[in-house]
Amino acid sequence: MLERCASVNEYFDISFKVMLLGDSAVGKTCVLVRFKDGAFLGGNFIATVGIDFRNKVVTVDNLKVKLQIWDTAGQERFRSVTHAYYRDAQALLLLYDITRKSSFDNIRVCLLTSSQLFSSICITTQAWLTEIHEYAQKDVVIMLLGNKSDMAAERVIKLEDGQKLAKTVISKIKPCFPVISNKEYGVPFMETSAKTGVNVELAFLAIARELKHRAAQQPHEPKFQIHDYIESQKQKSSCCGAPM
Ligand SMILES: Nc1nc2c(ncn2[C@@H]2O[C@H](COP(=O)(O)OP(=O)(O)OP(=O)(O)O)[C@@H](O)[C@H]2O)c(=O)[nH]1
Repeated sequence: MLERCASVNEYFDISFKVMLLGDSAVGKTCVLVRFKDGAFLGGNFIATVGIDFRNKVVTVDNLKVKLQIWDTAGQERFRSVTHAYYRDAQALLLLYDITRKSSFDNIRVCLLTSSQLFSSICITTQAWLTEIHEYAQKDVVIMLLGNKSDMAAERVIKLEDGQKLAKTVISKIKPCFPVISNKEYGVPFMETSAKTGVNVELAFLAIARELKHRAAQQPHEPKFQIHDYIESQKQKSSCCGAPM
């Protein structure tokens, strides 16, 4: 049974915590501001200190869904602060910057054996997926986003590389992440641009739908297919002339 609640000034039926993760300067704050306010924070880059959050209420199937979105600092020195927040998050948006290879490499979980770990760079770069495995809930919803898709001339990570990486991440976190070709097991992926707004709203709406279906699934309802939802929404906007 869902109860209608009021946050500061907006009513909602159900509320979820979502966390933005990824290296410093991949665009986490900008993606959040684009979704919340429809604006782009250009100009001088000001790194997030610790953690911050914003709320946004969206409507999913006539239900008001409040997303409490936590924007974490990507800088290594704030990791211990952000670890404490993973436990309460129901969804994680994991970002890299398509123009910066290190931000992509730092997503990957280390596939080395424990004896190799001691000499491995994975131990020093702290792959984001390793952190998620360690601190997040086991059934957390994960989505991978390649941000700054507007910067085509500076692109170093191909769309297909992002798609491939997303297929290697199984949504139920396990100690090791085998490469899986079946799309059912990969996490959803898309490229976004906080600057132009491409796919930003879609990413958050897909997460809101997935979480709402998990929490309020009717017995007769078919399971929500987040991959299919994203593909159908992308096709809708491309057929209506919006840039992908
Ligand atoms: N061209 C372009 N620039 C972007 C985009 N998103 C963010 N930026 C720029 O990238 C820089 C970093 O953006 P932030 O959103 O502050 O990065 P962050 O991931 O929150 O960084 P931390 O707070 O240090 O973790 C800023 O100069 C933004 O203007 C985008 O989609 N396209």
